[in-house]
Amino acid sequence: MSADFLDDLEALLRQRKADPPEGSYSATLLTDPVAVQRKIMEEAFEVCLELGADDVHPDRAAEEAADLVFHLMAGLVGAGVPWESVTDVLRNRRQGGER
Ligand SMILES: N=c1c2ncn([C@@H]3O[C@H](COP(=O)(O)OP(=O)(O)OP(=O)(O)O)[C@@H](O)[C@H]3O)c2ncn1[C@@H]1O[C@H](COP(=O)(O)O)[C@@H](O)[C@H]1O
Repeated sequence: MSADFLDDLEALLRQRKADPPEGSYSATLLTDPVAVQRKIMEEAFEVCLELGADDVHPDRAAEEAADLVFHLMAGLVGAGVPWESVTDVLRNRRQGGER
């Protein structure tokens, strides 16, 4: 279910890239590589802040992680890198017993 949801989100982002609606935040990310790179770094930093807290709040950590995954996916879609190629790498590492 989780993977299906990410597939759907990727399909929506691809649609936004092909036909950007006015006022779409994702469309701006998809057409501005520097902006999306900055957001990925910002969101990664925010995840780290949450994970480094003395008392990690699971809901807040999940919110920040979701922001990071969303912006990472937008960066990948913008660059034409399929999400499946990321999951393939992870799958191959597991099957190959690299880690
Ligand atoms: N999953 C998301 C998603 N996650 C986060 N964001 C946006 O990312 C933006 C930046 O997040 P920040 O945490 O930096 O928040 P901020 O409001 O900029 O606040 P600051 O911390 O920067 O001051 C916010 O405006 C969020 O709304 C998202 N925007 C869109 N999506 C998905 O993308 C779809 C298409 O979006 P649009 O094309 O924009 O309609 C949506 O239906 C959603 O499914």
